[in-house]
Amino acid sequence: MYRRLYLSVKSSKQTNEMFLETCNIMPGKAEIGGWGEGEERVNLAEQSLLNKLIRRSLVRNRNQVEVLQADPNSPLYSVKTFEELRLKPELLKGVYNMGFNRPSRIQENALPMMLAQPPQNLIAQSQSGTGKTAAFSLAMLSHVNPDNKWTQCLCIAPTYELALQTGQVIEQMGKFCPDVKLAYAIRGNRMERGAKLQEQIVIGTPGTVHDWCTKYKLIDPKKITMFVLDEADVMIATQGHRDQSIRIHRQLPMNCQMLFFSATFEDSVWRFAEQIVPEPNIIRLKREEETLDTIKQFYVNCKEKEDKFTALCNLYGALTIAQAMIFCRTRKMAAWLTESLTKEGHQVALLSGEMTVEQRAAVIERFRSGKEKVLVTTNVCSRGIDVEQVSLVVNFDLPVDLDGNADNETYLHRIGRTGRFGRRGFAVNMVDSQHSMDIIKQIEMHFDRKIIKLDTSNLEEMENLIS
Ligand SMILES: Nc1ncnc2c1ncn2[C@@H]1O[C@H](COP(=O)(O)OP(=O)(O)OP(=O)(O)O)[C@@H](O)[C@H]1O
Repeated sequence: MYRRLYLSVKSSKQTNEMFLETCNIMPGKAEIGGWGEGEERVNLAEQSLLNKLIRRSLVRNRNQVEVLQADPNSPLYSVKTFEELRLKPELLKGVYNMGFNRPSRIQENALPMMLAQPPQNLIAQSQSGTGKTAAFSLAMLSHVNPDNKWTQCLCIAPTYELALQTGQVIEQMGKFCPDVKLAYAIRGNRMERGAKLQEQIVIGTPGTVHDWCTKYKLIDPKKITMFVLDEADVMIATQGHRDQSIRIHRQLPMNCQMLFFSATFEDSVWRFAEQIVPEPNIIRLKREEETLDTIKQFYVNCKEKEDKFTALCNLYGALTIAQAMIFCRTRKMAAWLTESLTKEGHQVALLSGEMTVEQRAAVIERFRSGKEKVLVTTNVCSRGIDVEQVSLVVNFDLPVDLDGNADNETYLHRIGRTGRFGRRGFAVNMVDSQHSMDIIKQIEMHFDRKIIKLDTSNLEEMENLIS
């Protein structure tokens, strides 16, 4: 498939910062969880990109899809095969060529709706990795008329790099559709004023897409018949993007099909969706709940960081640990722990916020392939990583929210890294003050699960408790 200009994903730290600045995503905006000085912050756009870079397959989800139809009397279609969608053969070939055998759970309902005639509007929410991007890429490729040499589908994404990632999916899926062309409306892709684009699909960030429609007049917004807004939750967390998206949306014709996607659905996302999508069909797939059922939870009393380190070494002496993830609050602590463990002869990988997203993805890949047995990390990677072999999760520092209370959600996400796929896992929490003991109590109450005291200096007791 042809594209207008290829801009590779740059990986230097400098470029990353420049990119954040240009997109108005300042580190510290769009973040999850609570922190004090020197603590790591999660940036939603970075997190999303990281998830895309490390993901290998669909995220498992056995929940039922909830569908709310704009017209409850119209029949509700769902498909179990891609054949049922009656796609163009070259597009079907592209789908199979990507290794997709059957539609994912959300795709089963979303695809017939997106491909329906007359066009239907859609708001779809499901967690990252459930097949949304693949679904709307397919819808766009199916929608365009390759004989018409003007832009028919507009897709906006929150950042330069996320737009590139989605563009790559469109290109891969449309590999056997040589007449369908894609252009990237992203920073740095300079175009001549007034020269109308011939590409049927344009993907880009809101600012540049807006410029291409209004200032440069490369796209005639009145000729757009499908508008896709991806990662709405990340979009509204990025300064200015919400307003730019609405400005683009205002120029589109009334009968343009609107498709709106988000991984989460808090009130602000919902209000945004209402502004963009009239008469929507709504599809939601609830996240499959993580569970603490297969995980034994402990706490260890420690005074200083050195005690925590000793406790950790004792644990290693007593347990056969395939792989472990250790969570620290600050970069400094993570760096100290990494150094100390390395001196003890452990193979340790460090994941922290000063790394670019690409560097983080590379560290996670190495850990996944077993090159390192211990991953020390700050909050930046507490979500989204599935490593089957992780049998121990250590909270070197307990997760707290902005008010200093237990951050139960983060706790669950961290601990949920272990005990996966029916395997047994262990979680060990380091308690270094009355305050952290209170947090343990709050977590116990919240999940209604006992967290057992562990004396790591008593090998026999430890073996009995853990076995
Ligand atoms: N029907 C399918 N069968 C097999 N794999 C699929 C299918 N649909 C998508 N995938 C793969 O699953 C992974 C997640 O899909 P996709 O990126 O479309 O999900 P998403 O919900 O858009 O997540 P994100 O917003 O993080 O990108 C990708 O690796 C994609 O190639």
